[in-house]
Amino acid sequence: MSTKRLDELNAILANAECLVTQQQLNVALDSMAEAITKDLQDKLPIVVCVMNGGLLPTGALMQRLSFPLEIDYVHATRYGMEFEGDKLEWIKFPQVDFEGRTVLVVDDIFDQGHTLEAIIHWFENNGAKEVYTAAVVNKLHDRKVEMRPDYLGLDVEDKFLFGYGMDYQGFFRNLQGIYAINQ
Ligand SMILES: O=P(O)(O)OC[C@H]1O[C@H](OP(=O)(O)OP(=O)(O)O)[C@H](O)[C@@H]1O
Ligand code: HPA
Repeated sequence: MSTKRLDELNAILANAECLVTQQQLNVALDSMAEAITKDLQDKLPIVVCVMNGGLLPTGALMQRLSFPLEIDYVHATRYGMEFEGDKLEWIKFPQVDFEGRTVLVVDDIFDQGHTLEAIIHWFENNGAKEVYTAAVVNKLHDRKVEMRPDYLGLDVEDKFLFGYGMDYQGFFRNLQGIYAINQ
């Protein structure tokens, strides 16, 4: 990839506004983990990471949960490399047998909610006993589906975000903070 691309990406980050710091993320994750522990510690849940965005949040929550659980992942995407889209494409289904089990689905962001809603329905229709959902960020706007995740970290304004799981054109999922693009 060209140095022009690297320069462009570095400029995006340099000009971006940090909306959520690492410290704020840690506080939110601590309280999500506390609520999850209270509800699920006796249920032997399967924690399902929604790739790719759920990778960092799932890892961070796992570090804070100390009761017996299993881990799996699904890969389902609405957006691909685009900013908009309403079709959920399944790339990978779970492997652990979740028949009759409690499932906790973890994602980075609850934006319009189509992704988590479709994943909940899929698990319910395929035999899960109950399905909980968690997302670190709740984007504030009125274009949402009706359901709400059981565990939400932080409300964030209605801007295109990147960092902590969320990508800008495939990059920056690795950042330990959440940023909005300043055009
Ligand atoms: O609430 P929604 O409006 O459905 O949007 C949220 C979803 O969008 C992003 O995933 P994306 O489909 O971009 O795939 P990715 O995780 O690989 O980035 C994000 O990780 C959530 O899964
Ligand atoms: N940024 C990155 N990915 C996303 C967003 C966002 O604001 N909303 C849904 N997926």
